[in-house]
Amino acid sequence: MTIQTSEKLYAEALEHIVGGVNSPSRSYAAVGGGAAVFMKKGKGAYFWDEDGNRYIDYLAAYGPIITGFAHPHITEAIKKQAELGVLYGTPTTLETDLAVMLKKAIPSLDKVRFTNSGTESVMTTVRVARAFTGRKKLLKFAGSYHGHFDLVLVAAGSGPSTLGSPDSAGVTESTAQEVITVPFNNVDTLQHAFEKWGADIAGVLVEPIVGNFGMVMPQPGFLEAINEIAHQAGSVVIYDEVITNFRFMYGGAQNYLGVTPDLTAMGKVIGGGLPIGAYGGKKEIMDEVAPLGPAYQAGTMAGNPLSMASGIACLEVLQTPGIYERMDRLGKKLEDGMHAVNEKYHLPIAINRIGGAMTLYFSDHEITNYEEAKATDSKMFGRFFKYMLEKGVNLAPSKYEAWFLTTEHTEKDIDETLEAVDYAFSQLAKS
Ligand SMILES: Cc1ncc(COP(=O)(O)O)c(C=O)c1O
Ligand SMILES: N[C@H](C=O)CCC(=O)O
Repeated sequence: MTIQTSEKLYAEALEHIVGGVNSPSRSYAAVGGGAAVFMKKGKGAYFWDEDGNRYIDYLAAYGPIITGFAHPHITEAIKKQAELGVLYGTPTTLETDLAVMLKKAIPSLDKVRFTNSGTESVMTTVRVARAFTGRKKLLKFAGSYHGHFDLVLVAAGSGPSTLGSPDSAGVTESTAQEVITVPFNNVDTLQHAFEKWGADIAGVLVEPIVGNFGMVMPQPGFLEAINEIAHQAGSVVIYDEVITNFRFMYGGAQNYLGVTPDLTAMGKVIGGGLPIGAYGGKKEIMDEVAPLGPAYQAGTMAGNPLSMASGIACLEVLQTPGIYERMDRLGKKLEDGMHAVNEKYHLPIAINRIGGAMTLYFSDHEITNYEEAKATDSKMFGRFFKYMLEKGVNLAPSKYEAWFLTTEHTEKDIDETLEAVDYAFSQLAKS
């Protein structure tokens, strides 16, 4: 496989775009460097690069593309809406329709608001929690990623950790002091933090199933303990479901796990691949938001008709019976297949999988928190990534990101992926 055109295009992009990419996670800095592959078109579970190479894709654009590329139902909805105008700056029925769909699927949402990104959604939930409680501090978990606003770029996973800057430059000391960071899956530390700062904590922000130091499940009772401890102290519990909404079932991780937050931030899948974010929750808290209340949040593009139409179409596809069971079955085939391949090579691997989302870590330990994820073998992952790419399988260029199956992956794709894994593992086992 040659990627000469990508190399040329990447060199050109470097001249004009910072780092050649519009989101740092897309660079190959953490996987040995080199030109990021330029994609030209996608269909179903595949995309093709500018040199004409075909890849089986598990990046799914970092999560939104759960129905595969250019899904006919979503494409049709986008085309139809584009012909009617892409932005009006007035309410539309599409916004109410999508809000109703979200509310029906996720019962903790009394009211919702649309934004343009997951970042905006999470940022606003924190503001609203502060407005509701009259408190300042936010408690979050080490290695989780909640977007790129200042308050959460402290001990941030995903891209910031991948590129070695979990505490971003440019975040002021006073902002960083408003954040308390504790390890995921550790009730004692959470309890201690509340004993010390409980009266100042406006909210606890948590990915109910982590997706940003790989996929990590909460241990039994952990989310329940968060609710109990936070509510006892009068703090708001905020779930960041930007990755997890509609990922494992038609609903959120909160439905999947049977736990209920006060506020939820959403994004990715609910826009069917177009820019979107949303947040919602208990009526008495959401009524803090302008124009009803004093907490301001706005957006010229918020609730834009194209994203709404695309999101509605995506959720319609996800209502197809058996669709999540199929992703789970294929995910299991991939997980089991990797372990079976590794019986030949005995590499230190650990796989965390929930339904169609999984992470392969190079580690001989189970991964339950950020420190453990950080300690996994980055160099080995970097080499694995490149071998897989060489064999036509595209993953995120970071050991902290998830692999996402889509509704379009097939048994044959999994078999082909496992052949690539066999090749990659055989190379890794040589040195
Ligand atoms: C859990 C989580 N929250 C928030 C965000 C930010 O979303 P966006 O990139 O749409 O701003 C992301 C991903 O980027 C995420 O994974
Ligand atoms: N893991 C991040 C979000 O889920 C990756 C998105 C990005 O940084 O571009």
